Amino acid sequence: MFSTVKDDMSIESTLISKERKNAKFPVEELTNVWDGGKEETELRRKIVKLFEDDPVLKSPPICTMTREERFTKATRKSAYIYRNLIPNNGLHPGSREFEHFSRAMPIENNLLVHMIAFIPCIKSFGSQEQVAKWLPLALNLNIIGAYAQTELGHGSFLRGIETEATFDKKTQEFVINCPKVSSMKWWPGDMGLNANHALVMANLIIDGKEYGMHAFIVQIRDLSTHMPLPGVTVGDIGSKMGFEAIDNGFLYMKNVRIPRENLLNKNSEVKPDGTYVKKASDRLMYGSMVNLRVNLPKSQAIDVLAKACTIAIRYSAVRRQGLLNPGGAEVAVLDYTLQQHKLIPQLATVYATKFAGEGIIKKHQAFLQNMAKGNISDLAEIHALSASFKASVSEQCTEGVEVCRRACGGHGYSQASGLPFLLCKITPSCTYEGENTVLYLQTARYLVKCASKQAADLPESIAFLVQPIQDMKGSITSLDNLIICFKNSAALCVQGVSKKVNEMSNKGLAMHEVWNKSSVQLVKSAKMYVMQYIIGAFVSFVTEVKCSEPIKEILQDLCCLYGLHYINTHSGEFLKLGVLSAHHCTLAEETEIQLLEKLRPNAVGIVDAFDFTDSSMESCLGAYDGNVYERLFDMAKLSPLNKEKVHQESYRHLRPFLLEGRDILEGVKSKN
Ligand SMILES: CCCCCCC/C=C/C(=O)SCCNC(=O)CCNC(=O)[C@H](O)C(C)(C)COP(=O)(O)OP(=O)(O)OC[C@H]1O[C@@H](n2cnc3c(N)ncnc32)[C@H](O)[C@@H]1OP(=O)(O)O
Ligand SMILES: Cc1cc2nc3c(=O)[nH]c(=O)nc-3n(C[C@H](O)[C@H](O)[C@H](O)COP(=O)(O)OP(=O)(O)OC[C@H]3O[C@@H](n4cnc5c(N)ncnc54)[C@H](O)[C@@H]3O)c2cc1C
Repeated sequence: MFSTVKDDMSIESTLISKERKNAKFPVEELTNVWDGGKEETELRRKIVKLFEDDPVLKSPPICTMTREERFTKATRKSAYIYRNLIPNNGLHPGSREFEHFSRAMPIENNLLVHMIAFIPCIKSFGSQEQVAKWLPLALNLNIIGAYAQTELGHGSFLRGIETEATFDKKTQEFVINCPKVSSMKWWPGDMGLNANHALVMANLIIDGKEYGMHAFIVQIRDLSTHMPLPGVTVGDIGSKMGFEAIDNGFLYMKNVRIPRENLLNKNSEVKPDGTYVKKASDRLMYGSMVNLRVNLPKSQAIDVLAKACTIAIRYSAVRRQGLLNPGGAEVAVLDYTLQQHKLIPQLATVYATKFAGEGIIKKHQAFLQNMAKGNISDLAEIHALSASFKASVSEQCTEGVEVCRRACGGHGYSQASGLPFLLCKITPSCTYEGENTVLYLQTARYLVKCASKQAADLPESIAFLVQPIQDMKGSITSLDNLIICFKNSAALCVQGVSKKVNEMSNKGLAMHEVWNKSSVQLVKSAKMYVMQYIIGAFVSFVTEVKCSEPIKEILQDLCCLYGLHYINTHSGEFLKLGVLSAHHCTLAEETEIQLLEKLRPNAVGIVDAFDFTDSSMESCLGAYDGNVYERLFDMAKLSPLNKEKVHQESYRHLRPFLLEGRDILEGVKSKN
């Protein structure tokens, strides 16, 4: 319907090729560092190719589909992936190949909560027999489960959850009830339409006594008809800001009966006579959330920011707007220092959070190994670290994606840029798996407790909080000094707020009031604590990684930039704490600007090194060839609104006025 408009060789393609020629480092080697080795890169590419070449997984661009189409296609693809593609290619969970799974997945898929929450919960909360019964069924999609914890009335405050599981000794069943509208489960992914089971978090009640939140497997739909079972009201909660392919659901249960064996009973059990047996700490009930807070940031936030950076930096390298040199040619917007100041620190964030996150995953794995031997002494530390890490990463990456989107000017607002999709995907990561403020407060609670202890009684990673403040020797811009600066700031923040808490409580103020009045500083302490962890982990990585000099230099520059950018955007905090002087801050700002200039020629190479395929980004601005304008035009042509040359509705509603206009104009014409 539309004629083709094409340039023989677009200037934009030429510009991006030049950028690549100017890069001062081997891009492929940086990709290997990012992936964790050459073999990992090869393996990832193999898996990604397997998925991308599969005709069943092809679908039209998201921005041309309705919600219904997006849900339908995502379900069809996910069913195929989990039942055919994965088992047929030996990509079993736990295998090395499976690690690259999230990068290979189509841009929209579902059944993810089934895989990342329902299945892990069976493993962590189920006894051996329960795991043996439920796990194979879940892995084969014979049962599909949601993680049903949040209710209409309560998400953060889990002690406030209202759904009840009352033990009926006579029938040896639990009776599940949502006593009020506010008790209805609300939000769980995959639950509205696809799931036939749910892992329901409910208050256990035996003989009128409440035992708190426990995990129950509840069947919600019939396995042959997929109809909701008696007593179950289930459906999709409606359109959201993003995740439109996913059926986040509501679930109202009235006298739904499940067998006694459906209480997942690794940590606590109800005997046939109603005796309650506690086998492990109540806190392990929260273990599923720690698991997700440790493992989700990579795929749901860090990779998302990496994609946004790829789009915004490639586009900024080909988008020419205005003059730097009066009388010269128009420049790429990436040549403006201010554009570099928006985008290059986001690259630093991607690297910092990725490598810090790998450290947390290792710590968590060590914790799980100890837990298997009955030792959960590190639980409080891993909870505090993972809570603030999830909060900080989701916050930094969400802010970063919005910066990238706005840095693309008007085109960043177009769905065709791929950026609104990424923003809507990442923004709920600040809410799900624990709302960020609530998580920072959890970390602060732990830190304040630690502040009253001796260094010898604290975990090694926390002891600095109560040790003497360290002196910085030399320039603030050295990596060692950045660590000292952030550690000192975290220690002073925690000590400061602990003092405030103690003083207020010594004056007789009730603890809950003390806590509320100190909460602004408590959150600041948790943020500074996790920042010192991230910087420390990034510096360790950069120091230890084996790579060529040019790559090392880029990583060191990104690491320094990450610390300095944070200092420069929060300089008031560092000055207030007395950790930095005005002179330090001036130097930090100047050094940041120098680093931007130094990294600028490598910016396109650095995003190329993330190695996202064009189809994994669905972005007209971020495609490898830089051919942005032709792609934008081609995408516009696909808009469903352009199917007909004349849209019938616009014709119908506007025609009377147009006819009036025609008569007036023709009257004017004939008068003239
Ligand atoms: C394509 C799809 C991708 C996206 C998928 C998205 C999937 C999303 C899933 C979800 O969102 S699932 C729902 C997630 N919900 C939450 O995370 C709820 C957040 N709330 C909580 O974690 C807790 O209720 C709370 C905020 C910690 C409660 O605070 P409260 O002060 O009431 O604590 P208590 O319950 O009394 O706990 C006391 C004690 O326990 C310690 N603790 C709390 N959480 C944990 C934990 N996770 N692990 C270990 N320990 C924990 C807490 O620090 C207290 O310790 P003490 O200070 O008493 O020693
Ligand atoms: C896309 C998406 C997917 C989800 N998937 C699932 C799922 O699969 N399963 C599931 O069970 N849930 C799921 N959820 C729900 C999610 O876990 C909750 O929304 C989340 O835990 C936050 O709880 P809330 O909505 O009750 O927020 P609230 O706690 O009501 O937060 C509202 C405001 O109150 C503030 N606030 C709350 N408590 C405090 C406090 N103590 N001190 C200071 N401020 C406070 C918060 O900071 C926030 O500003 C999902 C949510 C989304 C958006």
